Amino acid sequence: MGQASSLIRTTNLQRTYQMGKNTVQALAGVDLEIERGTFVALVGPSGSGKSTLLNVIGGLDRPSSGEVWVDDLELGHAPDKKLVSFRRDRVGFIFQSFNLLPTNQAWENVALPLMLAGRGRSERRKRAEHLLDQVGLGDRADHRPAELSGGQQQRVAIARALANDPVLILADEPTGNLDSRTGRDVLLLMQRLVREQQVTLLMVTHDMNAASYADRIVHMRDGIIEQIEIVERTAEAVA
Ligand SMILES: Nc1ncnc2c1ncn2[C@@H]1O[C@H](COP(=O)(O)OP(=O)(O)OP(=O)(O)O)[C@@H](O)[C@H]1O
Repeated sequence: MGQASSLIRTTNLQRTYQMGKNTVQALAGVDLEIERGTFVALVGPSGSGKSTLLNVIGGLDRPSSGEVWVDDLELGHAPDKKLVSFRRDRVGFIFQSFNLLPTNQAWENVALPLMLAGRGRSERRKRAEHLLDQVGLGDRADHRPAELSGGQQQRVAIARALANDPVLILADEPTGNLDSRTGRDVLLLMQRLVREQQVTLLMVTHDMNAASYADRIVHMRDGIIEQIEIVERTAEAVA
């Protein structure tokens, strides 16, 4: 595949942390290429560098050396202002603990990125309702997070992550706080959104069953990529 089709490209990506006299090498030379419109799971033992890689790709942390390209932007050397607008305009984030604002209604939570982008209230409400519809919560727009189940809250968070029409969604253990059935529904929803909207989704997980919903499973160990598994799916499983 040529460069145009890959959304993410890292070359010899390194991230070291200085802990007193010790240097921790969280990323020890990661070469990764991810095509647009793919669902990628990042797995590996605790401390293998998964969150660090997610943070660097999301523009939340900078590499110590090497390059990280997302779309047409090299994040390692981009000015801070560019990183801020990159995160706001091009990336959606999904967290293990949902991170919804408790006093805001579902639609207001979904519309938050639109508010930060300066959109008017009626446009925000309309788009938020459309997104809630897409995640199966069209009838819950006025509910507050405490009035929703865990799975519903995570679906609100997914709708929020989609609000600015991002090229990339980063999810850190998105099913970690859900029971297995609810987690499965959330994974199927993410799978469908990737397929329908050609968004690229990068998900960190400890759970190999959750990882099996992805198109690619990237295995990390000691700060490097050990293996990339291509998940074969039968036609029925996709339908
Ligand atoms: N801010 C930091 N300061 C110092 N060391 C750090 C920092 N962040 C991460 N590390 C170290 O970098 C290594 C990789 O951490 P990282 O959080 O990326 O691993 P992980 O694979 O996401 O682990 P887990 O599955 O437990 O969340 C670990 O050894 C960790 O202790």
